[in-house]
Amino acid sequence: MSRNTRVYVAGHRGLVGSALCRALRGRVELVTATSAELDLRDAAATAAFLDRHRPEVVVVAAARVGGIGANAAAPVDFLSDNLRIQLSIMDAARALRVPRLLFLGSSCIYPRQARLPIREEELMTGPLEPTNSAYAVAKIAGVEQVRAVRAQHGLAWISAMPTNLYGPGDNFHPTRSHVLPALVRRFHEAVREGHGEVVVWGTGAPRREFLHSDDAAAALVTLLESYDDPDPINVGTGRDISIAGLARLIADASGFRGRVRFDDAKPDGTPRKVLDVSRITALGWRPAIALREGIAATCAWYRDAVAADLAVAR
Ligand SMILES: NC(=O)C1=CN([C@@H]2O[C@H](COP(=O)(O)OP(=O)(O)OC[C@H]3O[C@@H](n4cnc5c(N)ncnc54)[C@H](OP(=O)(O)O)[C@@H]3O)[C@@H](O)[C@H]2O)C=CC1
Ligand SMILES: C[C@H]1O[C@H](OP(=O)(O)OP(=O)(O)OC[C@H]2O[C@@H](n3cnc4c(=O)[nH]c(N)nc43)[C@H](O)[C@@H]2O)[C@@H](O)[C@@H](O)C1=O
Repeated sequence: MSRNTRVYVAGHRGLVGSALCRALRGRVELVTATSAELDLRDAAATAAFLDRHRPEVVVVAAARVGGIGANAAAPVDFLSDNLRIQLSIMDAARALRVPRLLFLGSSCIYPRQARLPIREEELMTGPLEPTNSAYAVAKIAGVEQVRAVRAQHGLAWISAMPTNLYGPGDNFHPTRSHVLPALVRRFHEAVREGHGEVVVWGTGAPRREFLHSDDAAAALVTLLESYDDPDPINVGTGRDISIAGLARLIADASGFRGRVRFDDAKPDGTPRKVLDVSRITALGWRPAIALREGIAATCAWYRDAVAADLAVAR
């Protein structure tokens, strides 16, 4: 990629899209549109947009995204919106023979009982995690569309499987967010309002892997520059932590000194998710932001965003 390369980052205001724009700004010609300017579920409008801008690279970082609560509340929306968004973009890009496209799957689309750490070969080898199976099926369709376009049209499209991501510009909605931003918000509000207790969903026993969005963006740039294979490639740290341990880290970073109560009436989801990242580290990428450091920076970003009355929830 060079300064004259037109790169369309679909979803440029999101957690991943905004981090990727930070990483690429000044290095390429960025093409962007908000969902108000271009609803990517509209195939005709999407085709007209790509025809007008003729990007050489497309990154599909636009999607309906949310945590375990959001997926349980609206599975049809997660299936339908994500199928429509990715089909609109990839059908239009294929018709224009866009040479390079990066589709984003997710670690949560691996089978619930995948062998750990999860290798890319585990995809579609067993039953999905029920709490996000509709979303996962949409994502699997996207991964397969990339594979099919490579085989049928010979375009150098690729797909990545990021682990749980966090960082500035995340969705901090109280119930539709992922665990890390949800707890950053909840502990921040408990300190601000003097609450003595914070509720964490589930048992606290599940384990998750967390990668900062700036590290994820660097990984996506590495993939755009040096990965050309039909198989999806994992993007993660290879290290996991329990939800209870994560809550302690966020409580410490927020200055919360009260009690943490686990609400086991809420679902735990997949018992453990941690990726095998040997393929992407073989390309020379490694995560640089330690979880404790990333949480402290995210808490500071959230405090500043709330103080500046910025929108922090989607
Ligand atoms: N967050 C995570 O932990 C992980 C995310 N991923 C994947 O990474 C990608 C990005 O996720 P993330 O950055 O967290 O998501 P966010 O929710 O932070 O951002 C999603 C973006 O998609 C855009 N968007 C949503 N619907 C539409 C639509 N109908 N038309 C146009 N734009 C739309 C939004 O645009 P606008 O702001 O203009 O409304 C928003 O900027 C997704 O594919 C997700 O599955 C994969 C693994 C983990
Ligand atoms: C990222 C990837 O993976 C996502 O799945 P997930 O990892 O299960 O998502 P999650 O972050 O919502 O939950 C992680 C764990 O954390 C616990 N938990 C505690 N307290 C809160 C809480 O307050 N909110 C949430 N959301 N979870 C909580 C929660 O009970 C669960 O045990 C997909 O939705 C999908 O989006 C996807 O692509």
